[in-house]
Amino acid sequence: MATITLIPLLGTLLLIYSLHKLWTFFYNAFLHPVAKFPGPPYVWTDWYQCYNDVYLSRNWTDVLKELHEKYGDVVRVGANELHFSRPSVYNEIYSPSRRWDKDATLYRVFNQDESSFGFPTYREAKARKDILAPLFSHRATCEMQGVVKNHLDRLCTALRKRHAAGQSSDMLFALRSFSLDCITTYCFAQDVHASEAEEFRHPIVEAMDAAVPAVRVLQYFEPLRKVVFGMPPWLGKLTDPNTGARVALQEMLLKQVKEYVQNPKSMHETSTPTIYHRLLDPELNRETGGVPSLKSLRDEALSLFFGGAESSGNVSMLGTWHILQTPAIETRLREELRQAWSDLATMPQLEDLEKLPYLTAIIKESLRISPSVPVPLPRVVPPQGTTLSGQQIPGGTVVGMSLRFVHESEEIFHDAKTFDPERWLQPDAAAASLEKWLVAFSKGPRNCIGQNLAMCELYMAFAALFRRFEVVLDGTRAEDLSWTEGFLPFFNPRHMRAFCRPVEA
Ligand code: HEM
Repeated sequence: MATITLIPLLGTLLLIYSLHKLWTFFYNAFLHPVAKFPGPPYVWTDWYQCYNDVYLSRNWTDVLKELHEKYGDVVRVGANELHFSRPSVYNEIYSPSRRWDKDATLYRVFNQDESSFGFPTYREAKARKDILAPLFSHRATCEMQGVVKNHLDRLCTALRKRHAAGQSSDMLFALRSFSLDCITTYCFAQDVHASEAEEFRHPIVEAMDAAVPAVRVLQYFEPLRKVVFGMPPWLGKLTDPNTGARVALQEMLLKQVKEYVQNPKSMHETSTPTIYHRLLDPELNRETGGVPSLKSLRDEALSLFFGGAESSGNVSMLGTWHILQTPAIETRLREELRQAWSDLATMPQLEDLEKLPYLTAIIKESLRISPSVPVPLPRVVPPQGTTLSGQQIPGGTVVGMSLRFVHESEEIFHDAKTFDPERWLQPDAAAASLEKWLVAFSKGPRNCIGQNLAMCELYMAFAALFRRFEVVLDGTRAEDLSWTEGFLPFFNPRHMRAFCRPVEA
């Protein structure tokens, strides 16, 4: 009896679902407000990006480049999404005066939706970033530079030990270990000793690396994402060995949050300030209705952790590779460093390194040539609509632009594929006008909160590598540096390897 009534019911449901889908396709293809924009066939199914990304395993930004060549400056890349190619549009979408929301379809993948990174709305993110900002100001970074220096010394000791044992080092994991140590101490006053791990393969460094490709898949399959994030830790560990380290990391951060919430006085036992000194201060949170919830504190910890643990390492690794390709660049950098840092035992202060023009140019060029966050950062146009690239864009449209369209633009950066620090050393006006096209930290109200810390790490890492060591590649070839897109780049597992021979004086 039950089977007899169930079959027509299921049939009816299937029919309703199919009709709904057909109507959606018809609407997207012909009636949707962005249907008038050019784009590839079947883009209105909303599976076009997923097909290229997951099924064909192509970098989405490479596909975007081809689409713009074929369809022009503004291309429909999803049922409700447009991508732009004119570099000037980057500074419009991510302008300080535009307070557009982030599109949750991408950002929910990270499961940090109540954090400065994950809050979709400008209002919530601004309130949170205002509380945290003084911790990440240039001044605060200068005051905390001792933390960064200590971790750098530890990294250098590890590199020296490996060299003494006749071993080269995995430079990507070495430099990421340094970033990881910096972020855990800077934000949480905790030390995970990543750069002391065997072969720089600290479980958290490996787990984070392994997590990057997953973003590629999970962003398209919401139910799968829910299953993955809803799994009890023991099951997660069974399905993916790297989950163990991720879970341990989350537990470490959550334990600290809980301890501070239960006993706020214990916060003052740390030797350096943590994010919780501000996040749990009722006075600072008065306008937001009180201190953040436990979930929000956990999300914030994860967002700062993931934001800070990899990117600087990626940039310094790639910059080092490029410096080593051109002896004239390396020699000039070494000369500048030797002059500014004559006594090898005493590293200059950050403020002195920042005054070195060639080192600064090297860092800017490394940021330009690195993928940073390569994917377009999706924003939602407010209901009243807007004008971009000379076209009227309807309210509610998701718009975005990959920074590759700026950093690789020949109009702006002559011979853009070449690593050329010289381009940042032109007379003042020309250099200043180039500066606005350096968008590695993005722009506008949702730009990177950690950029001063990142710059501090970069100044110190480049200075130490090229003043304290002679760096010689161990068989690494250009193709070993290839990467694919998650949200962050995922590098070819061969990684860059180098011998770091300590210099005497
Ligand atoms: C060279 C190193 C770094 C690069 C290239 C970089 C790049 C970026 C970019 C492009 C964004 C915008 C993302 C978006 O719109 O979705 C961003 C946001 C963010 N970054 Fe960084 N970042 C770096 C280092 C750091 C560090 C050290 C921290 C930690 C203190 C950090 C924390 C964050 C956070 C929390 C956000 C979200 C801001 C918001 O949505 O309003 N980043 N970063």
